Amino acid sequence: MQAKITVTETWLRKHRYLYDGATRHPFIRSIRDGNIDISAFKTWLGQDYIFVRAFVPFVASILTKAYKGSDDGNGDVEVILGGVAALHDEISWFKKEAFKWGVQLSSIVPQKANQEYCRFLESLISPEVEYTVAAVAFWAIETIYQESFAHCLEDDSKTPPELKETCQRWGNESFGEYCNSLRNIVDRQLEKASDDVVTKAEATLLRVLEHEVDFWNMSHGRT
Ligand SMILES: Cc1ncc(CN)c(N)n1
Repeated sequence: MQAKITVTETWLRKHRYLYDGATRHPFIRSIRDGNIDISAFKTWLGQDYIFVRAFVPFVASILTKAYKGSDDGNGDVEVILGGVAALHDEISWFKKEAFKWGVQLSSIVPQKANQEYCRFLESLISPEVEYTVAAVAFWAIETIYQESFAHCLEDDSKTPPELKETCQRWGNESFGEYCNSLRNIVDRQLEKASDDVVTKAEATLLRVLEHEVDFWNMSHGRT
């Protein structure tokens, strides 16, 4: 018997071009090819720290929605709680890394693409946004980083040794498994969602892809 094609699989096939634009962006390629401009890396580091701080309340809102909205026989809350815990580590890591690279986090001003992405996250926090829709954004946001940085760790990559730890943070296997758990949550929710919610969720995925590309562009100095 053939495995059923999931909704996320259908979307990834349909939007492959945009998806590859987010996961194989020139910024990521420049890390992978070993010719990254370190000032671009530092820009990304400072801006992403601000993004991650805004990401925490967004993930917390999903935790609330999972608690209220899913029957949770499937353990959604635990998976998402694991994500919140990982963000705690991530914030400490940004502080340590910023110190290492001489990036002063307290003086970073969020750039336009970052502000717009954070505003988008805030809009998804609203209780009116369905759990399924917010969870799709969450899955996509985490997975884009996982696939992007895993690409920089492939055998033929020339990633500079001093950036390997950054790539490991999101490109490692266990982060990949976590992203798969999020994808399973999303597919399970989409399976029982109304057409209206599925349509909104797909539009949200596209918005995430656009915001991620804009975020890389900003880091790469292309705004
Ligand atoms: C912009 C962006 N997108 C995704 C992630 C992964 N949490 C991140 N740290 N920053």
